[in-house]
Amino acid sequence: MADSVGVDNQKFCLQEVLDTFKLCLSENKEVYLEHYVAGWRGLVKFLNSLGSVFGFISKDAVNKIQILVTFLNGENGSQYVTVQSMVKYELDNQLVDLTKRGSYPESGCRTLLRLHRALRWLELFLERLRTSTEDSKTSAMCSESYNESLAQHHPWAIRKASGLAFCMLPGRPAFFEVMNVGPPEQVVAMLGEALPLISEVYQITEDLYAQHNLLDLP
Ligand SMILES: CCCCCCCCCCCCC/C=C/[C@@H](O)[C@H](COP(=O)(O)O)NC(=O)CCCCCCCCCCCCCCC
Repeated sequence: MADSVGVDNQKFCLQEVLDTFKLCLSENKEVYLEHYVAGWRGLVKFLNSLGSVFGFISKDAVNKIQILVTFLNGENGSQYVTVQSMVKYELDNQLVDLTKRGSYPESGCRTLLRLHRALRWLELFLERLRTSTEDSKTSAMCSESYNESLAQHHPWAIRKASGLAFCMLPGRPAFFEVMNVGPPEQVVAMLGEALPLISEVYQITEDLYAQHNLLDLP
């Protein structure tokens, strides 16, 4: 039936999500917040399709995405076009809690930092997926990537809950299937294309935050 074909055609495809990160960089290498947030939205959709055990993770990501979208659509939205302009605006106007949580517990800067750290996890995880073999375990790749990145910023209870959730990840073949990119060789090729872009977005943000001493925002 034409209808069901139409629905099938719109099946979630990870390639489109990773492509969003291509749109993130402006000509002079600034990071567009709108596309950054759109990239995360797509990733969360993917995560949701893996099952409800990941709900506590996607809930937090959605919450952070929402905070940033509210800034983007708010009266000072024009200051939030790029991550660079957001950092400048919030710092110039003392809108960031720099050492301990106070009047601005949900600044754009600290909210984006949480997603930025998660982007490092994504980079490590996708690189492991890309170089994995048929019998590699997604749960192991995921937890190794997590331990090298996000875990260092998470308290024990969250590390524990995350570890339990990772055990519920589908195996590599099923995981590749959900990505809906095509046969494994195609997944590997797609990851090879997407990763340099994700790394670049990550590195530009990392350098910007380091330059302004923002890497430890509470
Ligand atoms: C595919 C498996 C997905 C595993 C996801 C790995 C990341 C694990 C993150 C666990 C977060 C637990 C929830 C709570 C976290 C917050 O406490 C904590 C700190 O925030 P706070 O300072 O406001 O308290 N939040 C965060 O660190 C931000 C976490 C954002 C996680 C976004 C994860 C999206 C995952 C998308 C998966 C896409 C996979 C694509 C692979 C082909």
